[in-house]
Amino acid sequence: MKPVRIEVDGLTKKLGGVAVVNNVSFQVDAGQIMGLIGPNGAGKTTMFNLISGVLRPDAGKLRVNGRDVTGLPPYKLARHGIVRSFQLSRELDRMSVLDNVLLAAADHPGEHMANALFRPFAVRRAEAKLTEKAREMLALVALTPHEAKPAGTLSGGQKKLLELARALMAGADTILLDEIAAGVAPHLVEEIIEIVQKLNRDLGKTFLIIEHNVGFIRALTSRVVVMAAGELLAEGSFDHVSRNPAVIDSYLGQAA
Ligand SMILES: Nc1ncnc2c1ncn2[C@@H]1O[C@H](COP(=O)(O)OP(=O)(O)OP(=O)(O)O)[C@@H](O)[C@H]1O
Repeated sequence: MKPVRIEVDGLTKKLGGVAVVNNVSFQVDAGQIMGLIGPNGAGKTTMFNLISGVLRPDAGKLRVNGRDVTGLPPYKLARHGIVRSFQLSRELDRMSVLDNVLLAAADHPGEHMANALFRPFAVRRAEAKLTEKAREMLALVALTPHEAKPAGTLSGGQKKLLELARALMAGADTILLDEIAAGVAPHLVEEIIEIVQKLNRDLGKTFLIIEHNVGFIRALTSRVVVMAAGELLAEGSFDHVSRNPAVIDSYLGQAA
């Protein structure tokens, strides 16, 4: 049995007086690629916000590698290896692809003024190491040829790959991907699938993926959790849950 990476235990979150996540429990095993699916408004994004520390739950526990991390903010959860990939902000569009990855480093020595003033050589050495690491991350997502370009000039799909490189640079063991295939050209969706599979297979990265693209979920995930109206509706392989009448009614029926 693989160790449990993330344990969602009875998480509940009320927004505007309504329980948009209501007593939901599931586990993500280490090394798994798991999908989180369901109709619009099911509570998937809210669940991601709870797991990544953007929101604090009203009830329930979140455990990572068996440790209670309920209520910790995102930067502390990142130290436990949980990183949510974020859309690149507009302000970073003019910075190079490489600098965008560098900025995601969990600990950037150049930011410590005392270090920069009194230990410039140590800082430079540390920065050279970080740059080397950032280049490794770019190679993992096949963006090496684009490292000097302003991030804003990348295609939609390439920006998603850059988000992935930034999550890796931040020290992610487990990456939460929110609709990474949305609006991406089909050939790049294929490439994203291959890269996620490679990161999982070769580096043991764990993934939790929200995605409306059924083909993407079917190709990538070994298990899915289905949410509807804030509750957990079903859990299992995609093929298994896609035969569940309640899932067909609330979700897959919509797409058909
Ligand atoms: N800040 C908020 N205040 C009040 N209600 C909110 C807030 N944020 C989200 N909601 C509501 O919570 C419910 C769940 O929203 P959420 O975004 O988590 O769903 P989702 O499954 O991610 O949907 P989608 O697939 O459309 O992104 C929705 O009904 C939404 O309107």
